Amino acid sequence: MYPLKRNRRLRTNEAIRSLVRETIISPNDFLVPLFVVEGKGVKEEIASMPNYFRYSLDLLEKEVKELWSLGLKSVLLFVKVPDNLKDNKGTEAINPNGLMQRAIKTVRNACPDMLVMTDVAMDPYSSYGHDGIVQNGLILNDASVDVLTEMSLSHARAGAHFVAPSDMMDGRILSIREAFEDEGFYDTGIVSYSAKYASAFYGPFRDALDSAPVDMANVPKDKQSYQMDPANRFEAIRETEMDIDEGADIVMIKPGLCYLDIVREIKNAVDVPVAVYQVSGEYAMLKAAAERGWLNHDAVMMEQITAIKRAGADVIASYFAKDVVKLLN
Ligand SMILES: NCC(=O)CCC(=O)O
Ligand SMILES: [Mg+2]
Repeated sequence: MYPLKRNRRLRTNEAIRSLVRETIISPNDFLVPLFVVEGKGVKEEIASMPNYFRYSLDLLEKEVKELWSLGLKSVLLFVKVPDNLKDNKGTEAINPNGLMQRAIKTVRNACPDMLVMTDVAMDPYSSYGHDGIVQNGLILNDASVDVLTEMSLSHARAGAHFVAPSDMMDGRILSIREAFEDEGFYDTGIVSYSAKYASAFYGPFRDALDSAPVDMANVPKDKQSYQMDPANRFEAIRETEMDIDEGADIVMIKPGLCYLDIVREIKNAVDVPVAVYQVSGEYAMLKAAAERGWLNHDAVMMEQITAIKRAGADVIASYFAKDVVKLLN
């Protein structure tokens, strides 16, 4: 006659709902991506990422102090490199006095307990906008790994706690780990972008850093020869297990929302922390819809972050980190 079980009993009021809630969001979940530019007093809004900015080093200092005061304790640094410093080999990436190297020191000095992670990738430094050296229309793997390894060492020397190679070249985790051990950087960790898909959701990010592949003869037009095919699932597990074997401390899946099935599978398959990058296009979509009054910004933001964590993310890299934490407070 009556339902045997009344599941609604556990949803009666906020007290019982919060008592049985399975997924709780806290500032500890987040890794905050930060974009850095040359100059002084610069805080430029990124056109396709409303309310997200590029900072010069002086204002970066202010920003990280604010993040720290909000309980956000980890940052992931990206730099926008002037065109005249770009080439095919990422030469500027290993300049010990380059913008990234100075940014690392700036954050370490401004906020000594902040965890500093760095993007290791050639695209912001590449005149062709690729994550590897271009030769005859192809992306060279091993020569690019050599550059990424030098770049990682340079970040470690500048004081990075973790490097985050986001390039998807084969074998780079082992190469970086070995170089760190050889130079005595035993405690410098690696967050590997293990399953990074060739996604169209990265568009706004490429505006932020001016790092999109250029349209030129003999330069690949997209990143499909190194980033993963969105159609593939088993390959993500294989990529991730290989990176763990090579020495990755944390593995990352990217983008977020469209790939939460992959996040859950990887979470079930591995025993290291799993990070998810909720990327620029995911941020831009919600900002745009909210600006038009089509979606409730804060409610959708929390639903998305909760879904990412529920899927298995131990760490969430998100442009919403500050918005979320302010809302929680
Ligand atoms: N290597 C970092 C990224 O590619 C970020 C992409 C995004 O936020 O769209
Ligand atoms: Mg790989």
